[in-house]
Amino acid sequence: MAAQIWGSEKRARRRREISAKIAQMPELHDSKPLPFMTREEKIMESARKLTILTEKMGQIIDPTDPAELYHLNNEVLGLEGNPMALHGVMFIPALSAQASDEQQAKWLPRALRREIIGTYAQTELGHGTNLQNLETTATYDLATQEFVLHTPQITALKWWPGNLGKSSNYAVVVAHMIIKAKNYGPHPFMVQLRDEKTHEPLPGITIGDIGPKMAYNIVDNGFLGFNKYRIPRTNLLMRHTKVEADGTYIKPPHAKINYSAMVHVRAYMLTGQAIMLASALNIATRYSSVRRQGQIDKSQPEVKVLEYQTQQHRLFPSIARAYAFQFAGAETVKLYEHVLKEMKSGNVSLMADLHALTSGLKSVVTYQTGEGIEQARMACGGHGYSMASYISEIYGVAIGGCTYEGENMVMLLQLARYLVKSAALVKSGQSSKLGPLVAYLGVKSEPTSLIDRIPNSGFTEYVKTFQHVSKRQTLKAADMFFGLMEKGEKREIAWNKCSVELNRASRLHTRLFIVEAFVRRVNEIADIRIKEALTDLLHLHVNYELLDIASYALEDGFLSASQLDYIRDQVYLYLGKIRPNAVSLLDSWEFSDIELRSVLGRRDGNVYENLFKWAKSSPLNKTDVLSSVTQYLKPMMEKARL
Ligand SMILES: CC/C=C\C/C=C\C/C=C\C/C=C\C/C=C\C/C=C\C=C\C(=O)SCCNC(=O)CCNC(=O)[C@H](O)C(C)(C)COP(=O)(O)OP(=O)(O)OC[C@H]1O[C@@H](n2cnc3c(N)ncnc32)[C@H](O)[C@@H]1OP(=O)(O)O
Ligand SMILES: Cc1cc2nc3c(=O)[nH]c(=O)nc-3n(C[C@H](O)[C@H](O)[C@H](O)COP(=O)(O)OP(=O)(O)OC[C@H]3O[C@@H](n4cnc5c(N)ncnc54)[C@H](O)[C@@H]3O)c2cc1C
Repeated sequence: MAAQIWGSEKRARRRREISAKIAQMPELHDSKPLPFMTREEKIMESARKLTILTEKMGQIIDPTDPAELYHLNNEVLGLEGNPMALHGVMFIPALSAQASDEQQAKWLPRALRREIIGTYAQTELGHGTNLQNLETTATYDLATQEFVLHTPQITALKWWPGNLGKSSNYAVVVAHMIIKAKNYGPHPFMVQLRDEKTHEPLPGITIGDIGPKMAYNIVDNGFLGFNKYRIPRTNLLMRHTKVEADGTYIKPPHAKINYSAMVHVRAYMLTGQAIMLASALNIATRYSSVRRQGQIDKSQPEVKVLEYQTQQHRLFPSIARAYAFQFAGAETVKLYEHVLKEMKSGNVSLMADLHALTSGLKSVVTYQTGEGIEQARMACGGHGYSMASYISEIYGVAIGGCTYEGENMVMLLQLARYLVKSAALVKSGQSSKLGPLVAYLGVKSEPTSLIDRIPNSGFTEYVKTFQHVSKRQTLKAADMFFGLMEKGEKREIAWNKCSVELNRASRLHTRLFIVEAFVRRVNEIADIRIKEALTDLLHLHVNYELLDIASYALEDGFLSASQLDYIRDQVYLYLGKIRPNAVSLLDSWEFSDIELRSVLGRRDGNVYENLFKWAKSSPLNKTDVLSSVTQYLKPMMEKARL
């Protein structure tokens, strides 16, 4: 199963080897539990481990393999971030995709050797979503052949970029490029922010940390202002766009090609989210198989809480989602790598498809991951609320994904643009022009679902039902939009009036893709035992998801009330079937205790001993009487007694 999750036997074995090596290297372990550290201590601890890793990485992993790097990162540095999180996730990808060969030769080796630390500075205090209204300017000075970066007002301060505040000395900065008074829109520039020797901010740069956040606090998300700060012309990233010395602008082959670093993260973050969901579920499911509370049969002893159907219903559909996201994420990364290769050689024809797909997936996966993690926390009762479970930290980090790399509603609306265009093709009889991801929009569906009528139909009838509801909602939302425009409404106004319905279409389309990715994967599996276990999970997935969106299929009678009962019964049937495999389905992800950082979810299952030991190690328990008591509470009580 681990091979299925991580992509191959070799990958699963390498993960085990890496975890085993790290277990033998105490210098790479947290020196005390992270929840007992202040933010400053955590940042210091993370930097300590990061520098040891830089020295010893080659002994542990193949540093050129992103999957090994990611695993090493999760084990040693953890999900709260590190001083170079953005360096790997966005700075290097941005340089790789957007810098010319010559620029790459100059900067990439230095970045890879970690001579310099970089980030991606795009979002501003006043604007994150609407990139056309960013306010930072890069004005070309023909006389000196330099760009002058400037922050015209407070809302133009860069705000949020990870590791910008304190760690990075370079950044890819996105600014509106102005040449001879003409604004060419947002473009990426390589900018040095700090002196390489002293790490002091360079003159003309105002920079700092934006303060503590809901989670992810090891990362110094920062602010940045420029006061007429000059950089050479050749610091504009010039793989796709060029500016000649005389100010001549050579436009890129696709208007949005400069957005590729965002698409990179959207594609890669899906498996990151799956890992966070599976981690939280691993903790909750292990705990649920240890925790005994109440009886189902009063004549019997107390049961493990995992025996309760409500507990299973709370956890198991999310286990299925974690697998589904991992499989859909792996497919998306493959597609991304393919499109990136094509883009580098000038073929940009697949960019729109990839943008639509990653926009939808990023939104649905992050939202459902958040839901699943929060349910996992609640499934642990009181102990879930303790930082000993670590689930609240996992939640805080994962839920950030709903916002970063494009706010979810906004990204769903991006996919909706693509769906509406596809609907227009269907309506004008041009279905043959539909791309493979939306080809189903042009296929006539049966009048009713055959879900409970064709025994052994595999998952075909389910997929058809998801296709039906997605198609119907897309065409309905598109009709609503076109209808408003026909009535004379301006395009943007009509769009806004339909946007809730449009986003519903985007979610249904994306959920269909996730189901299909799961089906594709299960169909490929040769090992009969693995196939059987994953088929059960897939049964739960399709039935649970369909029930969740059933109103769309009931509206037009595609599903009947009796079919809904059938689907519901299937959910209960598969909850029971999955119960014996539940812990194994999560243990198969092979998270080490070091990586999980959860006292509640350790592999040994000694929940109560571990919790008591952890509580005793709390800094508050170093003394029996705290100074807050001697200084304030004791005098107050004494005064009251007088
Ligand atoms: C095995 C594993 C190995 C490694 C793992 C590695 C990494 C793990 C990954 C993640 C790690 C986990 C945690 C990371 C932790 C923290 C976060 C880190 C970083 C966060 C960074 C950021 O947040 S950076 C800032 C991100 N900002 C945004 O996303 C802004 C969102 N806004 C936009 O993208 C745009 O403004 C917009 C798309 C909403 C609109 O753009 P605009 O220019 O205004 O365009 P429109 O007029 O609306 O549209 C015009 C047409 O252009 C099309 N379009 C838009 N974008 C694209 C695109 N990217 N590609 C192709 N086409 C695009 C759009 O659809 C329109 O098309 P039409 O045909 O309809 O006209
Ligand atoms: C943990 C974290 C890490 C980050 N890291 C980075 C980084 O490294 N680099 C970087 O540059 N940025 C980073 N960001 C910033 C992030 O990319 C933005 O916050 C994000 O893109 C959302 O933009 P915003 O904050 O402007 O939200 P807003 O756009 O102001 O969103 C507020 C509300 O308005 C709605 N809304 C906005 N526009 C529309 C629209 N057109 N239609 C409908 N509804 C709309 C949204 O749906 C949302 O409900 C990070 C953010 C976080 C939380």
